[in-house]
Amino acid sequence: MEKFPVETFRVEGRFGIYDAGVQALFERGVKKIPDKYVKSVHDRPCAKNVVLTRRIPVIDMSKIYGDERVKVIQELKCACEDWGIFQVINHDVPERSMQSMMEMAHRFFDLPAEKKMQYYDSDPSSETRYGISYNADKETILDWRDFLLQRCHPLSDELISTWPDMPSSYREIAKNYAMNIRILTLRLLAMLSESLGLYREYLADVLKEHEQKMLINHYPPCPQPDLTLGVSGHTDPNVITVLQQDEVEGLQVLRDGLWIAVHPIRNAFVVNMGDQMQIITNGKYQCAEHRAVVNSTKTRFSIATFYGPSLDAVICPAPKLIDQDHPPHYRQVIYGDYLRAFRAKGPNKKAYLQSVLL
Ligand SMILES: O=C(O)CCC(=O)C(=O)O
Ligand SMILES: [Fe+2]
Repeated sequence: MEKFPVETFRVEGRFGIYDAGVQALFERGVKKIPDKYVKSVHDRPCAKNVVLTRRIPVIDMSKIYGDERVKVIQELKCACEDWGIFQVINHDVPERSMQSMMEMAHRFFDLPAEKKMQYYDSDPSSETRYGISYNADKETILDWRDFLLQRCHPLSDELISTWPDMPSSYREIAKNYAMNIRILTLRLLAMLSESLGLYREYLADVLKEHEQKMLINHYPPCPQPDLTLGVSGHTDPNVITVLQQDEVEGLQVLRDGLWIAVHPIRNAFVVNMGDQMQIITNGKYQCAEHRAVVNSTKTRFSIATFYGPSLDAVICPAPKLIDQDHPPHYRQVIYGDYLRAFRAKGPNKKAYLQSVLL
């Protein structure tokens, strides 16, 4: 028996019952994780299925301006066809902005539980929320993380007023970071369009008004990391995700039945293709299934930016990529409908893309 059963650590928050979450478990020094964090044997991070020696592709974005432009676009194309995930270096997002955002992430999660609780919300459709599980009301087995989610585009003062204001500089730094990531993402979308033989604004155009969300993932040390996961295997439902990870290992991508560890590169971003990219490219670019493992000694943070269509955008395979030899593999979807169904699926969400296959 744990000294403090988790069930006793439940408090009524602004948006419902706030459950202890993993940070409280870590701070209480639990030696055995509660059953609700224990994954089924099949889902556990079995070391023999993990590859530490391979590297995902690295794209040097500074080369896009010079003689090597064609070569870089070709490298990008290969990375998307073979992996669906790569790292970018020399991306022009100021190092200062990356560091300040990471510092804000640490300072927010260092706040006392009562302060963070002001933002607690278990509804997965809420735009700004602090949570302990993607869909706490539906999931029976939870991930070993807590998180802070916020929409960042379209940006307005009204939206910013819903973001945390603790620490006091949080909103200013988050706004600046979100704008920097948006610039990088728009450059990536243009390069990706070009790599597909589409006009450069194609991907930006099909996303209509665009939607950008930032998710700060916080993974405290876990006393039994072999029994659980920080984030279970999934694909992201959006178009592309731009992820800043700290120096602690944890992210893994599935390839040919094995989990390849994505080793952090200082100041790089990890970019992965999401479900909508697979639909738009008619399966030419595969979305990458990924997960995050935890460890017993170090806290890990990652800051994911999910970039995708506005909810009313209609997503379908690009007509230019369809011909007699390449019939459409996916039906047309309204992104808002896709997201609603994806969320409703709860723990089996990774299979959702299958349901729009023709
Ligand atoms: O923390 C990570 O490295 C991955 C997080 C992730 O996949 C997500 O938030 O969708
Ligand atoms: Fe993800």
